[in-house]
Amino acid sequence: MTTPASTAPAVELSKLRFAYRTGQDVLAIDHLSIARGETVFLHGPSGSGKTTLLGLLAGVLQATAGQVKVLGQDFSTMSSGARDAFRARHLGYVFQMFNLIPYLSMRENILLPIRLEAARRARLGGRSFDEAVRDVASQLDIARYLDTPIGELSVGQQQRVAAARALIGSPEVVIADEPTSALDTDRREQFLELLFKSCANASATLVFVSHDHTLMPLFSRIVELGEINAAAQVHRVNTATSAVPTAGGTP
Ligand SMILES: Nc1ncnc2c1ncn2[C@@H]1O[C@H](COP(=O)(O)OP(=O)(O)OP(=O)(O)O)[C@@H](O)[C@H]1O
Repeated sequence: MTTPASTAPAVELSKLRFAYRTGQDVLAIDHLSIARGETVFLHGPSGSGKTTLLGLLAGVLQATAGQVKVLGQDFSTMSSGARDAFRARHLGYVFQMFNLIPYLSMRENILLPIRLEAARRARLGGRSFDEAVRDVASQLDIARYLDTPIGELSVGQQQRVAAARALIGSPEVVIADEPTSALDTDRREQFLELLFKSCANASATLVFVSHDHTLMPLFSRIVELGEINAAAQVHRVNTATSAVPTAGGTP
């Protein structure tokens, strides 16, 4: 596995096209660069391709054409196994489907990334596994359920387990798809505070999808996916733009 170049942008898309079915592009982004440490709010109408884009950034989906580079690694040149390994090492992600392992306890689910990846273990800063799990679980207010099987947790609790698993071992890029949708207001604020603090401490880049526009001011950058000039296109085309100045990178 190659080591990502530390100077490369967190994300670089170039002439990206993606179609689930041949000839029916759901994403067309000519260029998008996200610098290290940026916190990006990705929005757009339902069906505009936000979840699809996150899947491409996580290496779960592969571009139909063009380039997806994450931390300087070009996913188009990597096998799906290599992308899986890269994701485990460098990315934390909370998807709409939490992808938790139902027969494991909360503790074991949260521990997975650091059990699997030396690079994530190395970022625990000398804490034991138990200390690291307790820290992140306490901040998300789920520490008392650490030994509970996932199947016995509420949806909001499961969402916080998925977040804890994404953040443990301080990945360089955090990808979150509607991560607060099942949380009440207090828990949502707690969750966002932890998310932003974890990303800032690790100088991590955050790409966050939500329909909740009240969250926008928290982010250093807004990227919008939407239909442009639909009448002139054979298929729907989306564009990506920066609507606010960025904290640390090029818009
Ligand atoms: N697995 C799939 N197979 C075929 N088409 C799909 C698949 N997943 C999504 N699509 C289509 O791709 C387009 C983009 O979907 P996507 O889920 O990325 O949009 P979104 O912006 O995240 O939507 P929402 O805000 O409703 O979650 C939609 O037209 C959707 O119907």
